[in-house]
Amino acid sequence: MAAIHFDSNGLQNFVADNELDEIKDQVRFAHQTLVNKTGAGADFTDWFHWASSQDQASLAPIHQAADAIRKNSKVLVVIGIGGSYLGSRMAIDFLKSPWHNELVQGDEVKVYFAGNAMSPMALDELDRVIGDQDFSVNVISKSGTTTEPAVAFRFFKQRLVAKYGEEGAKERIVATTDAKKGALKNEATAEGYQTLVIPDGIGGRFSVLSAVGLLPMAVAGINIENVLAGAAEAEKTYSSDNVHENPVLAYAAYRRILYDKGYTTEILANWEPSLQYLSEWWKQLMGESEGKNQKGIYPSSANYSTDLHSLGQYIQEGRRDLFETVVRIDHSKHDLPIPKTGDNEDGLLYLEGKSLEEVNKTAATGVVLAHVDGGVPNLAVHLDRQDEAGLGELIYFFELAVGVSGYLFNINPFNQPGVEAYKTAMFALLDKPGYEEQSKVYHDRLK
Ligand SMILES: O=P(O)(O)OC[C@H]1O[C@H](O)[C@H](O)[C@@H](O)[C@@H]1O
Repeated sequence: MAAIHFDSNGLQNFVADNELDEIKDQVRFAHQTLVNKTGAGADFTDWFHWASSQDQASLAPIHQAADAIRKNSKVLVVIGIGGSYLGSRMAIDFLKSPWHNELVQGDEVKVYFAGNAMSPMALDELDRVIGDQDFSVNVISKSGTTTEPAVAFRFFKQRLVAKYGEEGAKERIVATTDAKKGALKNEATAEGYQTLVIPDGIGGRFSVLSAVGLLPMAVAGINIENVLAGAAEAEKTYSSDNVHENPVLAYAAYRRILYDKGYTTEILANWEPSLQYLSEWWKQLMGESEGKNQKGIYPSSANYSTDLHSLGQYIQEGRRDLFETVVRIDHSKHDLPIPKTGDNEDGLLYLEGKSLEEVNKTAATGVVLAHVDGGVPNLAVHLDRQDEAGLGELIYFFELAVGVSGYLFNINPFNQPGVEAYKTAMFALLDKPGYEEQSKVYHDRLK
């Protein structure tokens, strides 16, 4: 049964009843383009049937690697950037806790993330956090050539060798990368690191349900079969090509309708701190997929209540080009009664007898009304429970939505040519071999 309920009631003041119908044929065509693999980037749509095609045998290497890490380590350092870390970070926050590393008990393994920044301070701090705990490294890079994780890997390799010796270090490294190419693959082969494969037909930002996301999840104690089952079920649930029957298509359609009316920024909002990285993952998925040819919805995020006290003013009264998609958890994992004191010194007597979940949900409902009144169209993705299958479904929901949405924008949703521009400038300024011509141009510009 679907764990997601999509709610578009918050569009009443903004979208007329007939508008969904008017766009339905375009959406059907975009969906068929994706399903039939006839569109741009079709070689990178294997995520579509990925979860439903996994079985015990395909997951065995992931479990073996996870078991070995759990046996010999207290800490796993996941080195990766973009799609090579956001998915597992999202999953650990969502399914365990943002405080997972503080809450581990017994044999549970802490998971830290590195290689997503070039800050020496951050690296040094993580080094100190690990201290003398036994640790392993999962270095993840689809291309195998990304600078940020490669630099971090050098540091952690050195640390592993210092602690465990050359051979011992090798036993504590798992490289998740391309099956054949890239510097990381070559190094793994030369050094004899254990490798897990990132499938050819799945791009980085769609790779959370491959070994990229599944190994760190398994190490953190997440039931990866259940996550995959949720996504596999979603493939069936969201298979219709009719906007009136398929909520994913309705979501893609409404986003496009809103964009055409000038609502060009989408805020993915949540009411649970454990969903913050869902938004971070979603921002890469949406931004890299849609932001092309001077088109696309700008993906932004807000964490409530926190951001009501920082971004809230802008959302309520700033430039009217925003719409909001709120991810709401219908049944919280934990609830707490508001403590009873029987007095009203703090002005909270009226909350006694209520639970914190009730208050959180009521606040969420109130904020929708206020934002709609302020001119912010509102969509809601309700998730019944914050569990493994629910996360799998949510992942599939957004991946499918952006695939369809990309074709609605008539762009290739599966490439990311724009990301190269910063790399060219950085490599040129760092005098990387092969960039000699650009080096001169970029150095001259700084004179
Ligand atoms: O996994 P890697 O090849 O190291 O790539 C990590 C990230 O690099 C770039 O930013 C790409 O645009 C992303 O799509 C990718 O997720």
